[in-house]
Parts: sequence; structure tokens; C-alpha cells
Amino acid sequence: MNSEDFFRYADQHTTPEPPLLARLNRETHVQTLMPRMLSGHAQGRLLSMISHMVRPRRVLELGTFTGYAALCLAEGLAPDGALHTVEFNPELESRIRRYVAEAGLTERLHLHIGRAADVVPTLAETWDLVFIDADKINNDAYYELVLPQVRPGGFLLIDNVLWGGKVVDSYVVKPSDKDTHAVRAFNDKVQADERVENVFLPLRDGLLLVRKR
Ligand SMILES: C[S@@+](CC[C@H](N)C(=O)[O-])C[C@H]1O[C@@H](n2cnc3c(N)ncnc32)[C@H](O)[C@@H]1O
Repeated sequence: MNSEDFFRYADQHTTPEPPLLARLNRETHVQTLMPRMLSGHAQGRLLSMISHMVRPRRVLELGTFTGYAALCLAEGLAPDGALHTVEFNPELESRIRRYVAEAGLTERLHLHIGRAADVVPTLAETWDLVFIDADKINNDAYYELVLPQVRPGGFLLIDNVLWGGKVVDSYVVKPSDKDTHAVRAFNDKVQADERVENVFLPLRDGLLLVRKR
């Protein structure tokens, strides 16, 4: 049995996507150049489940893409909760806003078009839950930027920490492969970071679940 069989079985035993998300998933695959950036069915349901467990008042996402994960993370918001998401590609804006409106979240889901490093310092919030999923080479910069804004006991999720499997020791990384070096260094840093507790989930392309002490 290969890993495709395992992933298919896992999908078959995970609550299906809500219809709006299934439509956004399909539209993203038909109309965008890199649809595999979208979190997708199983990871999306995990983000929703974590959001329901945390019941966050304030959620931050870095890297919106078409808005799929933002909609999943918004599912568990507290009644007075709000989600801020940052995307630097303005071509994605109209689709994101259309789906946010269809989900009835226009008042609670705030899209910021700009670079994460520029937008985050302008948001005077204390975060209960943060999803870092933008340009991976800057994972560490975003982690250090947002960690002081996360409440003690709050959570961070960092996506693509397996980086297609290139993080494992047996993979020989070329010196020029800056992204892989950055993802490896970031994962090692979090593992040694006394400020947090962490669990590495080998779901999809790897999700690092971090709790600030
Ligand atoms: C992996 S995708 C996000 C997927 C989305 N979180 C989801 O799960 O459906 C990464 C996104 O980050 C955006 N991005 C890249 N660099 C960025 C930056 N410096 N600031 C904000 N967004 C950035 C890209 O344009 C892309 O849409």
C-alpha cells in the first residue's frame, strides 16, 4: 500500500468539506496557477477543528491565497471574534472578498492586501490563534514578529514544515536551495525554543502546532 492510499483513506474518514469550501477548492484548481497551495479537505477540517477547540476571539493568518484556510479558521470564532488575514497578491482580492461575503463573514473577516511584515505591526491585537502560511523563507521573521502578540497559552500553526520531505536528514540539500535550509532551520529553532511547546503533525505537507507558554 502506498501513501496515496493512506491519504485517500484519511480523506474518506474525515467530515466532508462544506459546499462553499468544496466550490472554492474546485474554482481554485480550475482558475489559479498553483492550486496545491490551498490547504484542502483534511487540513481544512483540522484547522476548523482546532478553531472550534480554541474558540478564538482573534485569529491572524499570513498568506490568504484564495481564502480557503481563512474560512476554515473562522468556523470556530467566538461570538465576538474576528479573523485578520494578509495577502500580498492583489489579483486574489476580488475572489477572496466574494467568498467571504458568501460565507456571511464580511464584518468579521478582515482582508489586508500587503506584505505580512508591513501589515502585522499595524494590527494592535492579541492573538489567540495564528496561521503562518506565506513565503516560507520568512517563517522565522513572522514567528518572531507575532509571538509577542500571542497571548500566553495561545496557539500558532505553521504550514509546509515537511517541505515536500526535503527537511529529513537523508535528503541532500543543495547549498543554493535557500527555502529548504530556511524551513529546516526554523523547525530546529522551534524545537529548541523554551518559550513554546510544539507538536509536528505530518499531515499533508506538515503542520507545526505550537503553544506559547
Ligand atoms: C500557501 S499560500 C496560502 C494558502 C492558504 N493559507 C490556504 O491554506 O488556503 C501562500 C500565500 O502567501 C502569499 N504571500 C507570499 N508572500 C507574502 C508576503 N510577504 N505577505 C503576504 N502574503 C504573502 C502568496 O501570494 C500566497 O497566496
